[in-house]
Amino acid sequence: MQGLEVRGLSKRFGGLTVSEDIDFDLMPGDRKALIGPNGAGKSTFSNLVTGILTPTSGTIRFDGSDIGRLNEAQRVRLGIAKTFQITTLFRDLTVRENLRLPILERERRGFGFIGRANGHTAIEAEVDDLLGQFALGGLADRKVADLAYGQQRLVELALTLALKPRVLILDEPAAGVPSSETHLIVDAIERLPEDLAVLIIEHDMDLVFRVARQIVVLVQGRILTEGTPEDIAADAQVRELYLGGGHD
Ligand SMILES: Nc1ncnc2c1ncn2[C@@H]1O[C@H](COP(=O)(O)OP(=O)(O)OP(=O)(O)O)[C@@H](O)[C@H]1O
Repeated sequence: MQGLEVRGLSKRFGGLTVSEDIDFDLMPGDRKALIGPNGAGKSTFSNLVTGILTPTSGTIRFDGSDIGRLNEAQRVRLGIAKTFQITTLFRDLTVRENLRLPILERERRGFGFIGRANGHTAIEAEVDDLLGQFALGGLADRKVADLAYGQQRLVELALTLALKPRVLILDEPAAGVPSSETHLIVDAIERLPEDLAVLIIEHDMDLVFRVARQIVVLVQGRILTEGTPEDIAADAQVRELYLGGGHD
């Protein structure tokens, strides 16, 4: 079976159960959002999937293989990536210079084009592709520090895509982005490769309802319900618990 299969996943910190018996699938092409109130366990779940945290019990399989014992770097190598955080961008380097770094890193560990006669050209072509995909072409030679916050978040996304992930976890992609710039993030998510499996953890419900095709609602570490955006918007329990009774 292709994709991510989580079964019976639980995480306890001492006496506190933060994830409880979570079953979750993420398949190629999925656009799934994980929502829930503060402290519901969304970040913990993402950290369990990426290997930052070790589960107390349960299994995580990727393409049918148990990856529960792999560390974060090993999971990235398999193609499970979480977006870079702005703090990892080199602010004094240009967008183009930043984008070269993950490509070089990826190629160093594989049998890629470094060392080939046309290696440099191949890297620049890939950087140009990423710049085009994220509408960053006009900003290629600007320092990251000089970009608007929303644009910096696009650079993060482009950097993560340079790793050629198969599963992409977007952890609050719109956090801190002014509402006048959230369309940049929405557009970028809509332009992600169709076969990528995408999990979006986000508080901005407008963004969630625009990009997600499936929504999973987490409350106190457990999945309360899941369904299409229409199902979730109409769910009385969700409206009461999380949406404050009114998302249209
Ligand atoms: N390392 C830790 N040790 C102890 N408790 C933790 C640890 N990490 C998280 N928690 C607790 O686990 C619960 C869930 O936290 P988590 O950050 O996963 O929630 P969240 O849904 O991502 O919240 P938010 O929306 O505010 O980011 C919280 O009660 C938090 O205090």
